[in-house]
Amino acid sequence: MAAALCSASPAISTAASLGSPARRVASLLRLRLRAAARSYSAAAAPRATATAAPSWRSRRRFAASAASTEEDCSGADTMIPPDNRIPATIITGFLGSGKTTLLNHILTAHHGKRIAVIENEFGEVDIDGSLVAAQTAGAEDIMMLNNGCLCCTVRGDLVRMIGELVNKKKGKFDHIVIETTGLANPAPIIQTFYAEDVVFNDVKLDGVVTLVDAKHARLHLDEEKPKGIVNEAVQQIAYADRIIVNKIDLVNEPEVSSLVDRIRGINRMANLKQAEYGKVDLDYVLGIGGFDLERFISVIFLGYGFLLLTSILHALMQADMWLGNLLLEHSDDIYRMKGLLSVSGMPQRFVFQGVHDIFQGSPERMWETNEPRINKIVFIGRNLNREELEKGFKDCLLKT
Ligand SMILES: Nc1nc2c(ncn2[C@@H]2O[C@H](COP(=O)(O)OP(=O)(O)OP(=O)(O)O)[C@@H](O)[C@H]2O)c(=O)[nH]1
Repeated sequence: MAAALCSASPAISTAASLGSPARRVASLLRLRLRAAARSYSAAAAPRATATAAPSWRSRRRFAASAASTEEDCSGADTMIPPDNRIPATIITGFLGSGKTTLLNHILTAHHGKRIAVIENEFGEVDIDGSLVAAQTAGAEDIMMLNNGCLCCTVRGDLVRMIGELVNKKKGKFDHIVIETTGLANPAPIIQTFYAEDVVFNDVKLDGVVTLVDAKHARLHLDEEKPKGIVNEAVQQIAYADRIIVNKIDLVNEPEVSSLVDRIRGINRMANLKQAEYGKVDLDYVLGIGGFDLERFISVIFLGYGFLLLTSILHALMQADMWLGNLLLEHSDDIYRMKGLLSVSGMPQRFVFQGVHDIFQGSPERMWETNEPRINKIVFIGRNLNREELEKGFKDCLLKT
């Protein structure tokens, strides 16, 4: 790890040498290399600025704001601190797909976890909140986000609420569950976990669970939206780590399997289960652990990007550049990105994930002695160019 951390230093000094313009643009893309006793924070230019400043873009995409010294690289304290942050699960899914039903299942089951709930209700009346509150004594706390979809203004409320939970109730709950409104594109709420320090420092996104209504989903997935408007039902599936095709009691087997095919065309990397009334094992939805990349190994996406390459990356700066460029140019189209990297000089696996322009990564566990050192990156999005992605990534590999 020491060498890998050193590799971040040139990026930092290059950014510093660019002076204030480079620093000013540091806002959208955030790279965090969590390591012992320090963290690096890097950022790339917002899209508009970048487009207007090609000369800057061609020189440097990342500006890193944390200091690093040779001493940092001495390897004196190279253990990664345990990640004690509170896990959070996002439950999403279209209107009526069974989110509250699943939430009640979670809250009333015997798992020994103390759960704080954040409900996002569209409109004035917090119907879901009362449904949950009425049915359960299991929730440690129920908080309501009543202002509509989880974007812009409500995201600020969410940050405040999580901050309050952490400040006032830390130690009194073990897990946070957030139920989004059925009309929400979950991207802004997912981004909150990486973009907001108040949240990132104490809470980690454990996973996104998407409920799909076996009877009505097709209707919503097929819905044509005006240009520039996202189809929320598609997005909710695209962002999922776990998918629950719910209400299978209302349809026949061929209908379920054709829906599953449809879902697989949108997101092939999420685990999928069928259920009635959201009844799934709780370890399917809680304690997902985010970076479960082993399961991607046999994935090939049609129309979506997928990479599996066996080699070692140059120390990370080159990959920083590539990912920075990629997100500057394609962040609208990259819904989700997850990766496991084998970096030259770094004895740990480096894992990362991204949601549009937000990117977060850190060294994880050590590579095992006989473990093949592979690189895997999965992209979920639209209009992704496999050849371009593969070439960009291959250029970051050590030439042996
Ligand atoms: N038949 C059947 N009904 C279900 C199932 N799961 C949930 N329901 C019912 O479907 C209705 C909607 O379920 P909710 O859990 O409120 O769905 P939701 O996604 O929270 O709904 P919104 O908050 O409106 O987005 C309720 O009447 C549930 O009892 C199921 O598997 N089968």
